[in-house]
Amino acid sequence: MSTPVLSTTLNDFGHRPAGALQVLDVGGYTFEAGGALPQVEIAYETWGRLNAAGDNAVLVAHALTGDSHVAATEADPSTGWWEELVGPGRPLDTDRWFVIAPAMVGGCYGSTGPASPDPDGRPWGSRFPFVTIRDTVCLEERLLRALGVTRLHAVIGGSMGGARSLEWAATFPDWVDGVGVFACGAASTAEQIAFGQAQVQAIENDPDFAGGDYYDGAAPLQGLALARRIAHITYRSEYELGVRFGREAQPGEEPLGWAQRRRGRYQVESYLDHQAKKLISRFDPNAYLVVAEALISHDVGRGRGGVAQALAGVSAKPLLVAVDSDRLYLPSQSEELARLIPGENTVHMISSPIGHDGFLTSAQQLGTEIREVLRL
Ligand SMILES: CC(=O)SCCNC(=O)CCNC(=O)[C@H](O)C(C)(C)COP(=O)(O)OP(=O)(O)OC[C@H]1O[C@@H](n2cnc3c(N)ncnc32)[C@H](O)[C@@H]1OP(=O)(O)O
Ligand SMILES: N[C@@H](CCO)C(=O)O
Repeated sequence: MSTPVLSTTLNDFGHRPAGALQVLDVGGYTFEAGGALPQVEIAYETWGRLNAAGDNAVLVAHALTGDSHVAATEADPSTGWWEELVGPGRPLDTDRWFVIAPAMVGGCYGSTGPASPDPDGRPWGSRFPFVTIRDTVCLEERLLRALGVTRLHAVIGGSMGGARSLEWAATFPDWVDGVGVFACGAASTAEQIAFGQAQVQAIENDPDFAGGDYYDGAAPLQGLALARRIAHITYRSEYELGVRFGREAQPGEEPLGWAQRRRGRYQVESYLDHQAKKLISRFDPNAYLVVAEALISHDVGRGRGGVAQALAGVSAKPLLVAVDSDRLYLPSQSEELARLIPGENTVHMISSPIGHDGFLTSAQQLGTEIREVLRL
C-alpha cells in the first residue's frame, strides 16, 4: 500500500522561467476593504502588438489558481492553459489583437502577494490586505493605462476570471467594448461561499499556519492540500468521477482493512491526492487564502444598488458561456446575467461531462463564439 506523503517544506511556489514575466510598478494602493500597500507590482505576459491608437487590446483574466501563461511566448515556450485560443489565426488572433494577461495581485505568480517583501524586506504574510475582485481590476486598469492602452476591445475569463471580466465591464463601462464571462455569475452564491469557507478553514487550521507568518518555518501545505481536494471535487461532475473511477481500488492498494492504521485508497482518492500534491508544489497557502477570499467577495452589485442595477449599467457586448455539467457555477447564474445585461443575450453552452473545469478542458468550444460574439 502506498501512503500519500505531502512534504511541509515550502516549495518554490509560483516559479516561472527567468524572463517569462514582465512586471510593472503601478504605485501605492488602498484596498476596498481597508489596508494599503506602498507599492504594487503587477506581472503580466503579452502576445501580439499594441497599435498606435492603443485600442486593440484584449485582456485575459485567469481563474483561481491560474497564472498569466495563457499561451506559449518566446520567453516561455511551454504550453499555456488556453493555448488553443491565442496565436496567429487563432480566436484571439495575435496578428490583430494585443493580448495581455495579468497575474492577480495577492497571488503567487509574480504580482505583489503575501510572500512579497515589505519595505523592510520581510514577507507581508498576515499583514497582506484583503483583496476584492474590484481591487484586482482597478490595479489592472492602472497597468493597461501605463502601457498605453486606450480601450479594451474585450476582456474575457472563466470562473474567477469571469468574475474579474464582469467587474471590469461594470467598473469601466466606457472603456470595455466586449466582455466574456464563462462559468461564472453576478455574485458568489451561498453555496460557493460555503465551499470557499471550508477551503479557507482547511489552511487556517493547519498547525503550521502560524497566523499566516510561516515563511521562516514549515508551511501549512497539508491544509492547502485539503483545500485543493475540497475545491477539485466541486470542479468535476459526479458523472465524470463515477465513469472514470467508479469504486475501483488504486492499483496495488486495498481499500478494505488497515495497514499501519491506514487503509488503501480508492482510485478517486489517489486522484485527489495527486491534484493536491500538484497544487502544493506550485502555490503559496497565503496566496490561496487571498484569492479564495477575493472570489468569495465577488458581488458585482456591491455598492451599486444591487446586481440588477449594476448589470443594467454594463454597455459591453457580452459573451456568456456556461458548462452544462457545472455543479459549482450553475448555468442558471449565466442565464441571470443574460437577463440583466442590456440587450438580447443568450447563454452559449459548453457541452462537457467534466463539470466546472470544462471551461479549461473544452477551450476549443469557446473559440467560435469568441470570434463571432466578441467580433475578434
Ligand atoms: C504550472 C502552472 O503554473 S499551472 C497554472 C495555470 N493553471 C491553470 O490556470 C488551471 C489549473 N489547472 C487545472 O485546474 C487542471 O490542471 C485542469 C482542469 C486543466 C486539468 O484537467 P484535466 O486535463 O482534465 O486533468 P485531470 O483531471 O484528468 O487530471 C490528470 C492528472 O490526474 C492523474 N491521475 C489520473 N488518475 C489518477 C489516479 N487514479 N491516481 C493518481 N493520479 C491520477 C493523471 O496522471 C494526471 O496527472 P498529471 O496532471 O500530473 O499529468
Ligand atoms: N481548476 C481551475 C478552475 C477553478 O475555477 C483553477 O484551479 O484555477
